[in-house]
Amino acid sequence: MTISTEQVLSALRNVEDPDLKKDLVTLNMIKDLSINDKNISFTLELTTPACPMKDMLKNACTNAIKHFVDKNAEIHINITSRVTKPADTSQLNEIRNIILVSSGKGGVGKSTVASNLAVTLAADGAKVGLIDADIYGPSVPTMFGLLGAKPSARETADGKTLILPIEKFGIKLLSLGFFADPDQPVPWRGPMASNAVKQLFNDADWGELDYLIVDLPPGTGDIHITITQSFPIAGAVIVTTPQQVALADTRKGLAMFRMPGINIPVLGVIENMAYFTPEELPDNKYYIFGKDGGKELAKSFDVPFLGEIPLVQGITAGGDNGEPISLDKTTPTALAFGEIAGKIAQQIAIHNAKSANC
Ligand SMILES: Nc1ncnc2c1ncn2[C@@H]1O[C@H](COP(=O)(O)OP(=O)(O)OP(=O)(O)O)[C@@H](O)[C@H]1O
Repeated sequence: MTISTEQVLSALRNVEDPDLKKDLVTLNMIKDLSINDKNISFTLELTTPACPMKDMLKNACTNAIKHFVDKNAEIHINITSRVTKPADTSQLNEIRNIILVSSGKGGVGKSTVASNLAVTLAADGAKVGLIDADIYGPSVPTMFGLLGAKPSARETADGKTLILPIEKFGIKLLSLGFFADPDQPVPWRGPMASNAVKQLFNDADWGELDYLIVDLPPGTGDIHITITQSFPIAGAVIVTTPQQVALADTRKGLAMFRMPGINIPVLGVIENMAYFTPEELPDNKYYIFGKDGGKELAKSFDVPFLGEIPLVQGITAGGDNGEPISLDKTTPTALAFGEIAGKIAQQIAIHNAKSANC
């Protein structure tokens, strides 16, 4: 008996995306279905290349077809992705999702997290940009080995000048640090800083991006207000360390995104420098600054806990040498960032699906 398209699709209607709570056919994720005798092939189009459920969904599709259609079917599934975007991104049309990386307190590893997330998402195949909006200490130039680099510009057909982001490791980068002398005190003040940051979004040639990651200054201030009120934001990621003093400031930072007039989805909390593992005792974890503070904070605000990043010497060395640690996929830290990036991409897809249904 020949297998029909309708049989395969009705089998796949039994496979639900656990995040979006709908079946793959209704979500329009099944593309290019072709059937040749017992050979069935199709493309599964996910909402992000960083989808942590890739393998699970692929297996579920195979099982559904074997169970409902033909147990001897030969199934070939090709996986691609089309990153979704929030309902309103009218202003920066080619940028699908702006992700803010924020912390209540300085020095907790916000830039380290932003840089490694960018590297991880780009390695998964996403088109990624990174804006370093930290007016107090832009560290992206150091972390990407671009100290002293100056972006060039190009003129558009209608006479507008666009800054060209610098590309490194497949990521498009702009930092306030590219426009200031590293040896001079902070030149950015009040409205001048806000305008400079706005220019990094509006007057740069970003092209198409799946994710634009923004490394914010620590705390809550002018830059936060400017960015959150000027651009459509997919969500904010909060970085903290386990110490009580960091957690107290993080609560304020997180609460800011919930304020009326700002109201930005909080994608979750990351606990950085969560524990220490000596190289010679790789199975031991020492929670030297306290344990589970980030987890409890996430719980008290009812937002996802995205994961723990250990305290490791390689992070600082990588950052100082211009090579974020996640470039080497085999390190435990890169694996931790991989899991966190997957969860962030997953949260964004969930929020985007909700905003599309509103
Ligand atoms: N998990 C980690 N293990 C070891 N060192 C780390 C870790 N995370 C960050 N660091 C180091 O801590 C220092 C501060 O990190 P980073 O610049 O990322 O923090 P920040 O929150 O962005 O700081 P700022 O407030 O200055 O913007 C850097 O030297 C960085 O290499």
